[in-house]
Amino acid sequence: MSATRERIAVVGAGAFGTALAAVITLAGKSDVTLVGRDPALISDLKADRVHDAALPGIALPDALVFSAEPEAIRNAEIVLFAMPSQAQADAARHYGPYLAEGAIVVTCAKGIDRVSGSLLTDLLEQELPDHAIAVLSGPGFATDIAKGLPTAMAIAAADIAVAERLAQAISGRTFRLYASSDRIGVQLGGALKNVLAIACGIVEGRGIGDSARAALISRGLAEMSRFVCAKGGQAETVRGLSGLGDLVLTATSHQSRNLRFGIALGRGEAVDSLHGTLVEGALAASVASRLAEGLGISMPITDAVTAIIGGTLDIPDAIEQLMTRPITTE
Ligand SMILES: NC(=O)C1=CN([C@@H]2O[C@H](COP(=O)(O)OP(=O)(O)OC[C@H]3O[C@@H](n4cnc5c(N)ncnc54)[C@H](OP(=O)(O)O)[C@@H]3O)[C@@H](O)[C@H]2O)C=CC1
Ligand SMILES: O=C(CO)COP(=O)(O)O
Repeated sequence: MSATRERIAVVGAGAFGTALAAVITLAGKSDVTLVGRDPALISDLKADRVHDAALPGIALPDALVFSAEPEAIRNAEIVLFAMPSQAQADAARHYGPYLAEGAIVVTCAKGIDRVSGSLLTDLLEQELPDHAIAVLSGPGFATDIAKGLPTAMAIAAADIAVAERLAQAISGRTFRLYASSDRIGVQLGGALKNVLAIACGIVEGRGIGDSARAALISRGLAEMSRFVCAKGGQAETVRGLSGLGDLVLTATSHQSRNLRFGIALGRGEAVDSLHGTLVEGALAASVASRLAEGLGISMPITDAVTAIIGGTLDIPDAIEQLMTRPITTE
């Protein structure tokens, strides 16, 4: 006997939302609708089944439904929010009234809300108190996912049974989710690795060497662990897909916008040189530094990225500061 089909809506027709909608459709277990806010884009997607701007040349599955109407999420049991982190609150307010009773909302963004300093799951819980809120995060570029290359990520909900149901519904032959109950660890891995990827980009753009990159990855992971544990998450999660896995991917692959942004900084190019591309780490750095200060934990790499982006520290001084901190144990 086959399991009941889930109805899934993915809101946010950018690179990640479109890739997720495509791969979940291809898994064949659910009826999937991709909901975008730009009617012209949605009409092009219906006509061409290719997202030229976000995923050029990748054919989207025939069974994937597109809609520009918020009404389209009404029947969905699972709703993925795939817009940037700073748009999650707005999206909750806009789409919230259309959610079905009992619908689970999954944030797919990697960031921290800059206005409130809240974790995205806390923010969504506040905006949508009648819905279970989950988070999907981990190593995977939208293009790789949409092309059907093997990818694994984590999905976390407060109730592990909910996370397991989501992992079953969303996983397929090329996209594999691991269930977790550590929403804090999973989402902070995604938010903080972007800041560390910028640091690695600076090292690359400045030509400081691969040894420095390895040091940043490993000391960055220590920062991430301190922050996650101080916020109530688990160190074990940091060592998993959403922490170490995503940090290694983003800190080493030129597909990463955060790494490319850091490279541009390291080369002394203008910080707007990515022409409006989303760089979540540039938004998360200062809020992470602020929160870390409040928590009384040390985040020297994150602080250095914050100061470099803010124009209060130049790169040679940042390196000097990081290298001359008091000698300590690992
Ligand atoms: N790209 C990737 O490889 C991955 C991305 N992510 C994460 O996913 C999130 C989105 O990234 P990505 O898809 O790459 O970004 P894109 O810039 O490609 O797309 C963002 C999309 O969100 C839409 N959007 C913005 N604000 C709202 C809103 N208020 N309501 C509804 N839709 C909105 C945008 O619409 P419009 O064009 O109309 O502005 C756009 O379609 C980020 O947090 C990112 O870190 C996670 C894993 C992989
Ligand atoms: O999070 C990502 C891959 O896991 C995408 O990284 P960028 O946002 O740096 O492109």
